[in-house]
Amino acid sequence: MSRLSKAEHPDADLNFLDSPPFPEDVSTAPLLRISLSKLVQGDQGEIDKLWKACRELGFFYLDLREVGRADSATGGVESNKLENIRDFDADIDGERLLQDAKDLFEIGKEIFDLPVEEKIKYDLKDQGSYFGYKGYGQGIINAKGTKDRNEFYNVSKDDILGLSEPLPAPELLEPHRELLKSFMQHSHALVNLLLSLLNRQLGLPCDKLPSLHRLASISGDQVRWVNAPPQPTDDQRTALGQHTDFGSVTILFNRLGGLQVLPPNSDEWSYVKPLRGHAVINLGDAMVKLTAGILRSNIHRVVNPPGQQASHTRMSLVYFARPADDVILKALHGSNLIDENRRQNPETLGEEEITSKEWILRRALGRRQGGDWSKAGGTESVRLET
Ligand SMILES: O=C(O)CCC(=O)C(=O)O
Ligand SMILES: [Fe+2]
Repeated sequence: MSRLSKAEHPDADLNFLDSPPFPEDVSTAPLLRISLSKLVQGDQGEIDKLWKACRELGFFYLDLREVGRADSATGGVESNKLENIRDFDADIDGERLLQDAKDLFEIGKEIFDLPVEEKIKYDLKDQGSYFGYKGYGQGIINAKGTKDRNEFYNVSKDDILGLSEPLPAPELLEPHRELLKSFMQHSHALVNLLLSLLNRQLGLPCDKLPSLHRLASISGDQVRWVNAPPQPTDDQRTALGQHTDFGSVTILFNRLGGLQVLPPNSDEWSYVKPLRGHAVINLGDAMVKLTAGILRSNIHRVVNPPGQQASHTRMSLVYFARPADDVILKALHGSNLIDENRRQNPETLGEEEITSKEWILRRALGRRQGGDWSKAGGTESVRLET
C-alpha cells in the first residue's frame, strides 16, 4: 500500500500519466472531491460535503488514496465514530480497489479484443437478462432508435460470489474470478459506508439502507466494462445516450474524458474530468425513490473523448450497486425528512409498487434495440428543489 504524505500527492498530480491530457478549454462539472480517509475517520465536515453532493448534483469524486485495510480495520472506522459500520469495515480499502481496477482494465482489453462471433455468444438479452455482452450499436440512445457507439460486458455479483448459477462467459474470464470478487467486495464495502452515512443524515432507523443492499442478497449488482473505439472526426455522436442510473450507488473508474453531466438548472452538458486515484461516484434512481426525492440521480451521457484524447479507445469500469431484487422502490418509513418530502411532492414521486428487479429489467432492456423505449425512463422528472 502506498504511504505517501500529502506533500507527495499534490493536486497537480491528478492526471493520468499514460494517457493524453484532458483539455483545459472544455467546461467541466463542479464535482466535490471527498476524501475516503476523512469519511472513515468520521470527519463531520467531510460527511457534510457528502450530503451536499448527494442532494445537489448526485455526483462526486471519492479520493481513494492512502486508505488501506489496516486503516479501516483498526484505527479508522470504529463503531464509536460511525455506528452501523461493522461487518464490512475491514473491506474498506481504497488502495486495493485502485489496484483491482487497474488490473481489471487489462482484462477488459482482452475481452473486447475477442472476435465479435465469440462475444455475441454471451449476449443474454433474449433470455431476459442484462448480464453478459451488449454489442456495439446494440443499444439505443434516444426515442428515434439511434444506435449507440459502445460495447459493454456485464458480470453479475451473484454469479461471482456463488449466489446464483454461473452464467456463460468467455474462457479468459475464468482465471480472474477472484479478482472480480475482490473488486466487488471492496466496491460493496464503499457502497455500504456511503449508505450508512446517508442513512444517518436522513434520520432513518439504524442500518435501514445498508440492510437493503447486503452483499449476500440476490440483486442486480454488477461490474461493467464499457468500451468505445474512437469515432470518425466527421461523424461523431453520443456513444452512450443520456440516462440516469437505475440502482443505488455507482462507482466509476475513468481514464479518458467523455462522461458528461447535465447539472441542475442548466441546459449545458459539462465534462467530468477523470482524476487519478479517485473514483467518480453517482447515485441512481433507487435512491431517489427510497428517499422521496431527497437524494439526486443526475442525468449523464458519454460522448467521444475531448481534445487530444479523441483518437483513443475509451474504456471505463463500473460497479453498480442496486437494492436486493425483492425491495419495493417506494419511499422508506421512519425518517421525518423523507415523510415531509413525500407529503410535499405526492404527485411528482408516484408510489408505484415495483420491485428493484422489475425496475432494472424494464429500464435496461428498454434501451436495447427492439426494446420498449417508452418504458425505459428513470427519475429524470423528479427535480425537487433542495
Ligand atoms: O463510461 C462512463 O463514463 C459512464 C458509463 C455509464 O454511465 C453507465 O454505464 O451507466
Ligand atoms: Fe450511467
